[in-house]
Amino acid sequence: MEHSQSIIFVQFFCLIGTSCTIAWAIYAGVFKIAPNASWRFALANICTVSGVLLYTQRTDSISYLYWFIADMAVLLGFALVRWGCQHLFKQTTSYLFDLVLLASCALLMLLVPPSLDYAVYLVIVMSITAAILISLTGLDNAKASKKHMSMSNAILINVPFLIMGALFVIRAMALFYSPEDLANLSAADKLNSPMVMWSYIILLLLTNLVLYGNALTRLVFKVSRLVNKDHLTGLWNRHALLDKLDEVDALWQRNGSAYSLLVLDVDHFKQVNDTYGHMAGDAVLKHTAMLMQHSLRKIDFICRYGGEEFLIILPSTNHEEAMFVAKKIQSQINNTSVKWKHHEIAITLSIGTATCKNHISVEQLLQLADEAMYLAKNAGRNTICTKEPENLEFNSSKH
Ligand SMILES: Nc1nc2c(ncn2[C@@H]2O[C@H](COP(=O)(O)OP(=O)(O)OP(=O)(O)O)[C@@H](O)[C@H]2O)c(=O)[nH]1
Repeated sequence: MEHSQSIIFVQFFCLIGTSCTIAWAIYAGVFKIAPNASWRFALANICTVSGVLLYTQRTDSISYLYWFIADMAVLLGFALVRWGCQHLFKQTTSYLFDLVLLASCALLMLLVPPSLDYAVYLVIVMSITAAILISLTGLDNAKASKKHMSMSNAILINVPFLIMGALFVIRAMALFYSPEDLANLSAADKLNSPMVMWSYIILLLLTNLVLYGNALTRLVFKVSRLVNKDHLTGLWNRHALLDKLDEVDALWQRNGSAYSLLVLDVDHFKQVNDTYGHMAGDAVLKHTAMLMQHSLRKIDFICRYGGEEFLIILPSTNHEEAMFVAKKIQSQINNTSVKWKHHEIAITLSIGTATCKNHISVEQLLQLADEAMYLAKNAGRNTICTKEPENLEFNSSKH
């Protein structure tokens, strides 16, 4: 390749890498968007650009050292991408595994005699390490993205990582079987391989595109969570309720797996606000929400239905089981009180239950549970009532 042409390639590569570094740094520092991940992505771009610059700047006399440091810089860039993604998706970080992998790679490279005859082994070791880091990143990401989208989309968005991993494996194997292709498959022998330079540029662009895609997915997920969560208690809000109800109802229609609803209202809550202030009222709501959440299974759904009213969906739960859960929550609430300054605020709940029945819509069931809760209020509060759809009779259970 012409010298001037190679310089343009390198300049183009550095331009992309530096732009991405600046973009990630602005994300992290200015907009505070996933700062832990974004800083790592910015550093990953710096490492990769530095590595490629070192590949191209080396001179024959010190090429071995330059090459070694360049490889390690690029590999560190890949590891930083992996760590950034783990922060982005709140996964367990793999610092120890990755650092041991990088150290083993460095050790193996240092064991290779410093001569161009053996240079091919450096490229093979580097390629295998890169393939492991990139493929693991792709797999981790696909697993994490699956929570926010369909499995096929999660794999699709991370395909570039898997392709990159495969390309590094192919390069390692090709060099193993035909070491004489070293000049064409790596930037080892000055910049005489346009294919290598183009692949660097495409890989850099692809990696950053996938990372932006992942960051965006995470951002959309966070925003949708904010839309569906109640700020005070951290429970789901009414907005999230209907989707969940439809899901549980569809399951019942399909599998006959009955579900029940509980509507729970804090008794005389206005008095708490009036006596101790709104802050105390908020503390009572948080405490109640926390206690109820701890009484439920993972598959149950709890949301703040109104000011001091909560709604629980109990999938795969018949009437008797729903009464059991309601009594459990009632006794937990009755047995504790909220400490507010020097006061102990006792709480009780009025609870209404309703269990799904044929020919009853989701809205009607919600209404039944709500009416059952008002029956409990009228029955003297701190009570559990059930409203049956057919004869509108109700049973009550006073604590
Ligand atoms: N502190 C606080 N109070 C709230 C919040 N949302 C609603 N409230 C208050 O909750 C009170 C509800 O009062 P009421 O509807 O009269 O009900 P209650 O006093 O619990 O009486 P019963 O339900 O009949 O036992 C109102 O004073 C609302 O202002 C909130 O987020 N925080």
